[in-house]
Amino acid sequence: MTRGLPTPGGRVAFAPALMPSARPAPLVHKFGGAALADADAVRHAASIVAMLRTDDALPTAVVVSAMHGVTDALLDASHRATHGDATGARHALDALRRRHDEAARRVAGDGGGDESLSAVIDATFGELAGLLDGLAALGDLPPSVADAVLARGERLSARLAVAALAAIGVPAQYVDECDVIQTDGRPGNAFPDLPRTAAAARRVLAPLLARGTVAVIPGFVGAVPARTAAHAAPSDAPRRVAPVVTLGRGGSDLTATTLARVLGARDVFLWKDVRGLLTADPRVVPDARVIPALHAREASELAYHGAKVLHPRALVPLLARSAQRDAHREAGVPAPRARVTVRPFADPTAPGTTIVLAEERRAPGATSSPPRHPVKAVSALGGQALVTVRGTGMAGVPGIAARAFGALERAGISVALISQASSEQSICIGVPQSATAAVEPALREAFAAEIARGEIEGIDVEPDVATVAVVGSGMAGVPGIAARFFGALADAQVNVVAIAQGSSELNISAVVAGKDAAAAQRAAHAAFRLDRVGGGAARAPQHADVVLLGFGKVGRELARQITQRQSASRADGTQSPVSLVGVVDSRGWVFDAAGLAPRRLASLSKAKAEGRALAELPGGAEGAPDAALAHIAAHALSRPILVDVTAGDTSALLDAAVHHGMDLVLANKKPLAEGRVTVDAATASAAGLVATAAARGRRVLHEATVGAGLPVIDTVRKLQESGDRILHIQGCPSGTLGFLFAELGRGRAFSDALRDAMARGYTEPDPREDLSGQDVARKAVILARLVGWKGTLDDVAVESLVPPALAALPLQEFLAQLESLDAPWAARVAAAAARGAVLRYRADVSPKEARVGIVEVDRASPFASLSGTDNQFVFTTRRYKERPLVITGPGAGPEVTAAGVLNDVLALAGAR
Ligand SMILES: NC(=O)C1=CN([C@@H]2O[C@H](COP(=O)(O)OP(=O)(O)OC[C@H]3O[C@@H](n4cnc5c(N)ncnc54)[C@H](OP(=O)(O)O)[C@@H]3O)[C@@H](O)[C@H]2O)C=CC1
Ligand SMILES: N[C@@H](CC=O)C(=O)O
Repeated sequence: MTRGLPTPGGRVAFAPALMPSARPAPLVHKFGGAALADADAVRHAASIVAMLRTDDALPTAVVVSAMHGVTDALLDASHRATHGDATGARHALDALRRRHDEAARRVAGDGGGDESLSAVIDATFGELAGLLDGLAALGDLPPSVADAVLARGERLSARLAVAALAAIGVPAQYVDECDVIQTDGRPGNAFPDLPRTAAAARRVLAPLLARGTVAVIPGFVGAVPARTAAHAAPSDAPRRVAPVVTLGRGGSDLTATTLARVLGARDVFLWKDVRGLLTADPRVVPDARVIPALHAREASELAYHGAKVLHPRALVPLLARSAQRDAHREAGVPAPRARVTVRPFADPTAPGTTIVLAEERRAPGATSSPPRHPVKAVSALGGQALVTVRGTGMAGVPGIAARAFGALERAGISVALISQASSEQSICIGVPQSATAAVEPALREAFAAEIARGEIEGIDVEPDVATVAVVGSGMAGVPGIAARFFGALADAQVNVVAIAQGSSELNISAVVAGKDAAAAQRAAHAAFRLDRVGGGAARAPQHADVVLLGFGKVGRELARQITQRQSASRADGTQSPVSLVGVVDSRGWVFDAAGLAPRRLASLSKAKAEGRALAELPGGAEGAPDAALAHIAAHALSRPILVDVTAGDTSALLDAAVHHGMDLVLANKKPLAEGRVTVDAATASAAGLVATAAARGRRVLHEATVGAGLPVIDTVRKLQESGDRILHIQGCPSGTLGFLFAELGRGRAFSDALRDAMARGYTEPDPREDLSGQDVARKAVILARLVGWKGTLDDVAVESLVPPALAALPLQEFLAQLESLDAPWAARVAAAAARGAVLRYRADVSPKEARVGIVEVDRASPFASLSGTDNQFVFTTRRYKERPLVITGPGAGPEVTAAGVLNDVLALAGAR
């Protein structure tokens, strides 16, 4: 997976104050919690460090976050302890302990457990238990104590990282963060003090790095200045509170950039669970692309503005302010020169996003052509409220804005956006929605006198708004950017409530109703052609990552066909458009973000066909499908597609997949035909899966749900897109029932023919789904809705071939009684033959009806000539009225069904 890994560029002299000048520039890695999910992930992180340490002398520092979810779990345990839930707190701690023990056992590898690691884990959980006891006694969670608790998460994962590096022969040493990162001491939101950190790094890190030892440092945490430390813990705080502070959530990024600055590093790699910084949130804008390179100020804007990939203050240590330069130089802090690369942990060969320090802004009045992408990204900050203070008496009065912001500061409300009309008769302030209740009273109190005098006429709060911003340093001095942005919003019917643009011209923000935020982002993304960022093609892999929900007959055949498609691409020297990364069954999953190799897939298919569960197979994980989906979605996937080849009601899973940003392909009819009513009774507008997906910019294709591999839905769409109107579709859409009736007509026994259909994979997992007419009814509902019918499955009368007495039996008992159906069906077929007819199971759909049932058709009719699993669909349309359009062909069986599914997958893979 790590073959061909790009190497760090800088081979320049290390900062003279720290290392002899012959040494290469140091490298800093930071692994986030999402990247450190378990022992495998920690080992993978270690292998990345080893791979990029192209020579043993390359000075390398590694910063780690706590393992995935550990910070939240520690916080939860602290709250429980504080609120008197000692048992809950202990259980939470026990679970964390087990997780770390297990990870420690596994990272140590074949050599068995590492005793010193076990001792550290023991001691840490002992300290944590003591801290929680203290919190329980205190009944309060002072920020300084919260910091002390949370710090343990990073420390533990740093110890694991050291063990993982040691296990692969990389010399590594744990370095306590307090020995290096010196801060201003603000609990919960501290900022590193660069001069003191540089001095500490010279003392503690330089000798280590000079020896070729990788220094592993817990992120997110730093030391309290000696002066503050004396006051850090309240006198009644629990014992053993270490004087540490945290740098704010996601603060490990800040630890990494701080170290990069003080070490004079050339490269900082932030290994994340995303492909890089994207042009938009891919869950909202399917066309989002990885931005190959952007300036640190642009990246900072994005970080502040809702793109949660970077800690908002992460780039501050690298952005030298001229006022600080001399002081820093005197204090031995090297000039900033590191470039930051955000790379996907799951795919270390991907280039990710490089954040550079060199300005690429145009000089004012420049006449050269404007940059190709003056705007690099669109971002949105939801969950906001817009507060407007308005009044004609505000004009020309100094201090109104200052008092408004002072009031908000006193109420602890952070302001996200400010806009003031030049008439000075209103000030709009964007605040978090959660602050809505506090904001109005705070402002009313501040302006009580002006309100009483009528100078301020109103304080209005508009809840549920979002700030959508376009960001890019290239827009400075380029006319027409705002026009393009607001024109796009207007075209998308999005009303703009307020506007803000700083004079830096790095960001134009528009406040819109929360419900319009997604449409606004898509419109702006399209207007600035951000799908072409990276030179017309995404720098991220162009392929789509496919996950199969269901690994039965159709799923396994689909896996085979995908593998075949990949070999064809390899043979003609092109990149395969799809990669199969995960397979899920009812009890577990197998997943590899880098793609499941053909040989591995073949062996999984073989074992699965022999009745084994995926969870039991090599690399398999046990868990319910929703856990599988959550696990898979937490990885940095490329344009993920979930393929539903199960036979159950998977509506909730598919909803979750859409929320995780996945497109969907279905062979499973149930989520479309039942599960939920797909037409909103009140508005008669489409609701349900397809509409939910569309609202999030996701696509749902499901050709196989009607004619397996036949182009039935495709034909419906093409007729409709070309302006034709479908009046009526008559069809025999069941492969199983077609096969059965054709075989009965040739004198074969019912039981024998049905068993044959099952063996050939034509039937549903329970063949009574076919025999009952339900499967045909679902197809009819799906098809009828496409032509405008508004009914539900309950409106379709079905005629069943299964006698009521056999309908509810367990499957095996039903199959054991199949022979009882032979004689009645032989008689019914013979009676029809006597009338010159044959039996067929037919569906009739139109905008007004959906009907299915057994019919006798004349032996001379085209339906009578169907054989095998042949389906037939006869379209009567405005254009094809005298001579209807007919589609005929095999309509069941894993091979044709998988082919229909693969076509949909390829259409989605090629469509974005
Ligand atoms: N066969 C055909 O000709 C056609 C089939 N279809 C549709 O294709 C679908 C698959 O059919 P087929 O392959 O024959 O069915 P199978 O019974 O062979 O396979 C179903 C698979 O889905 C898994 N599964 C069931 N529920 C879930 C769940 N909630 N989450 C994850 N996996 C789950 C099963 O797991 P486990 O192995 O653990 O039981 C199994 O691997 C059906 O919906 C069918 O209607 C559509 C057109 C034609
Ligand atoms: N069981 C179904 C398979 C395709 O949907 C059929 O027989 O048609």
